[in-house]
Amino acid sequence: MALPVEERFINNLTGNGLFAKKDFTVGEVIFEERPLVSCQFAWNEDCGYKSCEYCLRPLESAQENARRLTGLPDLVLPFPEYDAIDKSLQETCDGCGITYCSPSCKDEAFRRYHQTMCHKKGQSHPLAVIRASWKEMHYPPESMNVMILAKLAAMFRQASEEERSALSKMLARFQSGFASANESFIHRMMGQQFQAQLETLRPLFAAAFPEMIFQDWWTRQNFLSLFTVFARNAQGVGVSSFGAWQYALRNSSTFTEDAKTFLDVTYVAINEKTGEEFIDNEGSGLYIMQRACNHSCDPNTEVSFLHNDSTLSLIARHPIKVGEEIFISYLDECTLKHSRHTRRKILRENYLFECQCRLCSQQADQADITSDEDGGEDDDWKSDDPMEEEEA
Ligand SMILES: C[S@@+](CC[C@H](N)C(=O)[O-])C[C@H]1O[C@@H](n2cnc3c(N)ncnc32)[C@H](O)[C@@H]1O
Repeated sequence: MALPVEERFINNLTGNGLFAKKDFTVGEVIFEERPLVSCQFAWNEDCGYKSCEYCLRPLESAQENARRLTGLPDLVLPFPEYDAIDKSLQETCDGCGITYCSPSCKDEAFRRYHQTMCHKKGQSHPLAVIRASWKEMHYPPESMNVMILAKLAAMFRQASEEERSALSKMLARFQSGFASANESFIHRMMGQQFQAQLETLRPLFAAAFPEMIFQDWWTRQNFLSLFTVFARNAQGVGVSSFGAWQYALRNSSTFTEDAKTFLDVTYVAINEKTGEEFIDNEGSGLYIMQRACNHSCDPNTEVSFLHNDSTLSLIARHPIKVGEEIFISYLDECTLKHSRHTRRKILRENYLFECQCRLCSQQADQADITSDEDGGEDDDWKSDDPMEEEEA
């Protein structure tokens, strides 16, 4: 089936972008795609958020999820028919006990990477060492899990010659436009602490994947480049069995005043017990089509996980005309409401670029340099962007 979008070169500053090949109405699904690779965040997993190791679908029933989040062990969710989690399909790996939401996820994971990654918790294994080391250096809120790189390497090890060449080509697409960026620029963007962390992880990866096929992966420059792939392209994934249950309920004819009151009370209990952080099962993934979408602080689309797994759905949030560029936001809804200065600072620090979007251009004369959301702190990073110099 022909794709309703196409990737095109824009300019040397922004690189490529994704463009609509037809009109889209608000709420329309523009495309859906599975990730090349995805992984649950390490702290999220260790805090008891159970996800299918392959597709990230939650493994808890909506009721179990709500009981854990509220801390109410006897909570009974009404309308169990809206709970989409089918526990009868779940299977565990005989080797390590990791759980999958279905036999097909288990088989696919084993075929693609799990043969390499399978080890029992607590067992001394090179990948367990990497994970533990990562957890020590990367606390919530998490934006990545280094095990996604381990998964990628495991996929590369288990792939046939032909699959390996296809994988290398796909990786090159994630690296395009950045391969030529000079190392000092990347280091400056990533900060001192991150460089030290990379140098801790690099020999651990080299020990875990010592074969000749990886000889180029673990050089200082290439390891940095691999990390840059994740920094630039990783898409956050958030799924929840309670969230999917309440969404189905809200959109049903049974969503009465009583059901609304029940949800309100349950959310108050969740906020009291769990707080705002970590309500969802969280992770990140690399997506080949989504990776071509540039950021806008006023995006015309949004990423959603309608299937409650790592399948990404891109949804129009404004009407889009054929030929228009498709933008997503790399920032969450809350951060989008912040000042231009704050948004750009976050994009610079986390995604390594100076935002050139239309909203930032329109707000170029905004005077808010250190707004409240910045905590009143000015970073010592010096911008190369003339628009930013005007602000200072
Ligand atoms: C996920 S990639 C998007 C596709 C990319 N333009 C390409 O050619 O591969 C993210 C990178 O695109 C560029 N980019 C995305 N949004 C941008 C924006 N609003 N302003 C400037 N550059 C942007 C930055 O280089 C960023 O690191």
